[in-house]
Amino acid sequence: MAPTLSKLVTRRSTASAAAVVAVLWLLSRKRSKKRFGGTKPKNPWPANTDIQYVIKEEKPKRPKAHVDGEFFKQLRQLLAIGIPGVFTPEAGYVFLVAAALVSRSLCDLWLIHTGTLIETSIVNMDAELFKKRLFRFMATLPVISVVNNILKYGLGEMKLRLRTNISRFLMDQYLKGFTYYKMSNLDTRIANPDQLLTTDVDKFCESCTDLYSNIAKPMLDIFIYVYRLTSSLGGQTPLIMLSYLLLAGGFLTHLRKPIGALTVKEQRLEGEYRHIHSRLITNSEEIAFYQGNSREKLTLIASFHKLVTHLRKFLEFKVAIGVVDNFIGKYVATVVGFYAVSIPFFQKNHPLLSGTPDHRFKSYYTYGRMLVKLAEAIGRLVLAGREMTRLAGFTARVTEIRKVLTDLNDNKYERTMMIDIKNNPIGSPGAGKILAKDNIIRFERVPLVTPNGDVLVKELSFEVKSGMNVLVCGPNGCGKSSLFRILGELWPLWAGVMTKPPRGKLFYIPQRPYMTLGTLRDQVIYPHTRAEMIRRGNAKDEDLQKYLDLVQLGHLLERETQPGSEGHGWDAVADWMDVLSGGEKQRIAMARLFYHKPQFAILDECTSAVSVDVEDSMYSYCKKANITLFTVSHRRSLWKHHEYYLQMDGRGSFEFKPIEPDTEEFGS
Ligand SMILES: Nc1ncnc2c1ncn2[C@@H]1O[C@H](COP(=O)(O)OP(=O)(O)OP(=O)(O)O)[C@@H](O)[C@H]1O
Repeated sequence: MAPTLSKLVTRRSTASAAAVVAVLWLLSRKRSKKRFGGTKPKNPWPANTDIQYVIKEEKPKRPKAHVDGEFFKQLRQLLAIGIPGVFTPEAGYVFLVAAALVSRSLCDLWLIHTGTLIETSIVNMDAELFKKRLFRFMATLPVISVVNNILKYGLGEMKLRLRTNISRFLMDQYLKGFTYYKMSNLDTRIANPDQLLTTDVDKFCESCTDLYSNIAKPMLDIFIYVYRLTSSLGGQTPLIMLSYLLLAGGFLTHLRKPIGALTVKEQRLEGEYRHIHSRLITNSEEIAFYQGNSREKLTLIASFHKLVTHLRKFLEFKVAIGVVDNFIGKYVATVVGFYAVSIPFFQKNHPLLSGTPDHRFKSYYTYGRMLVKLAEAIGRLVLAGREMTRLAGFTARVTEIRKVLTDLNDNKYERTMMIDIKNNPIGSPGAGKILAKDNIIRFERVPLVTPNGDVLVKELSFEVKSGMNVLVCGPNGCGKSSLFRILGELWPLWAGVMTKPPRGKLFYIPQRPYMTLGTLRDQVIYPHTRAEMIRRGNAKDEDLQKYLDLVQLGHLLERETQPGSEGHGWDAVADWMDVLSGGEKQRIAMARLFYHKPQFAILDECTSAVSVDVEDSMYSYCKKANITLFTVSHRRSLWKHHEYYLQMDGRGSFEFKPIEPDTEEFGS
C-alpha cells in the first residue's frame, strides 16, 4: 500500500508542479510580449475605448461578500425563505440527502472492508472464499448504485425547491404595487434586476446544494474515520489531522477572501452584457433603419471586453489560489496523514506492535486506507471553502435585491439627488397625503418634483369633478407626464394633499402603447385576463367587437379569423407589439379604455398617430360613456372635447381655467 500511495503522490505532485511551471511560463510570456512587443495576434477588441454605456450604477457600492458573521446571517435568512419549516417537503429533501450521504459513507466503509477481504483471500490463495466474497461484492453493487442516484435526485429536487421558493418570494415582492417600476426609475442601486432574479438566484441555489453535499459528506466521513481510527490507533492520529484541518481551513479562507467580491462583479458584468443584448432585440427596427449596427456592435464589444477581462483576471486568481489549495488541501493533508498514522507504529509497547509482521501489515493496510479516506475528506472540506466564498458572492447579490425590494415596498429610495433632501423647504419623498374619494381629483399645494429632486412646479392646486374634461398643455419637459406619474402614484408625493378615486378607477394610456403577450382579446381587456372578464360579467366578446368597431379596427378580428392565422378570432396569438402599426396600437389602447370604463382617463398624447376624424369619434364616445378625460395633446382639434385647461409654462407657473369661446387655443 505504502509504495502505491507514495507512487501516486509523486505522480500527482509531478503533474501539479508541471502545471504550475506551465502557468507561470505562460503568464511571464504574456507579460514579456506586452513589454517588448512580440508578434501580435489579431486584436479581437476595437481600439476605440471611449464607449460609455453603463446606465446608472456609475460607481456601484459593492456589497461585502466575505465568509463572516454577516454572510452566515444573510444565508440563514435566505435559507429560511427556501426551506420554510421543519415539516415541509423542502426539509424532507434535506433529510433525504443527509440519509443518502450517510448510506454512501457506510457503503464506502463496506467497500473498504470487503475489498480488503477479497484481497486477503487472493493473497491466501483461497479460491472458494474469493468466489464467495466476490459474489457478495457484486450482489451489493446495485444497491450502492441506487443510493448514489437517490442522492443525485435529492440534491436536484432540493435545488429546484429552493429556487422555486426564493424566486416566488422575490417575484411577489417585485410585482407588488409599482415596485418593478420604482426599482428601475426611482432607485439607482440595482441596474439589472433581470440578471439577479434569474441567473443569480439559480446560481445561489446551485451553490447551496453543492456546498451542502460537499460539506456534509466529508464531515460525516471525518466523523466516521476519526471514530474508527481513535478506537484503534488512539486519539493522537485524528487529533493531528483535525488540527491540520483547522489550520489549513483558516489560512485558505483568508487567502480566498477576494473570490466573493470577484463573483459579485462577474454577475454584475454578465447582467450588463445581457441587458445590452436585450436592448438590441427590443429596438432592432429603429437600429436597422438608422443602420446603427456598427455603433451597437461597439457598445456590445466594449461590454463583452469588460466582462472577459474580468473573467480572465478571476481565472488567473483562481488558478493561483488553486495551486495553493491543491498543495495544502490535498497533498500536504496526505503527508500529515502519513505522519499521523505512522506514530503508533514507531511507538514501543503499542498494541499494534504486539502481533506478527503480517498482522502489523494488515493493520497498516486497513488504517492506511482509512487514513487516505480521512485525508481526502479533510481535503474536500478544505476545498469546499472555495465554494463557500463563491456562495458568499451569490448570497450578497440575492440579499442585495431582497433588501432593495423591501426598502422600495416601504417607500425608501436611494438615489443621487440634485438637492439636499434633509433641509429642503419643498418637503421630502412620501411626505404628502393621498386621500381616496370617488368622482373628484383635487391637488392642494402639491409640488411636482422629479426623482432627481428637480422642482418643476412648486405648488400645484386645482380641482376636477367627474364630467369636467381637462386639457393639459405646455412646452416639452414642463411636467405634463410628471403630473400624471404623481397622480398615478408612481412618483412619491413630496408635500400637500392629493384627493383622487382609488387606483382601479383611474385609467392611464401612455405615449408609447403597450401590447401584452397573448391573444387579441388579451390586448383589449389588458390587464384583465379572460377568466377575470368572465367573472366580472360586464363584457362579452360581442362587446369587445363593438369597441374594436368604435376605434375602426373591426377588420382586425376578421383578419385573424381567416384560415391560416394562428389561433382563431379573439384567440389569435401574435407578437402584437410587432404585428400592429403605431396607430393601430394606439387605437387598441382606446378600445381598452372603453372596455374598462373608468371614472377618469389620463390620455398622454396617446392618439398622436391616429387620424383626426377617428380621434374625434373616439373622444365623443368617451363623453357618452361618462369617462372624464385628462388629456395631454398638442393638437388644437382636441380643445373642443374639453371644458378646462391646465397650462404649465415650464418655468414653475401654471394656469387652471375654463375654456371659454375667447380662450386662445394653441397647438398644431
Ligand atoms: N425618471 C426621471 N428621472 C429624472 N427626471 C425625469 C424623469 N422623468 C422625467 N424627468 C424630467 O422631468 C421633466 C419633465 O418631464 P415630463 O416627462 O413630465 O415632460 P412633459 O411635459 O411630459 O414633456 P413632453 O411634452 O416632451 O412629453 C423633464 O425635464 C425630464 O427630464
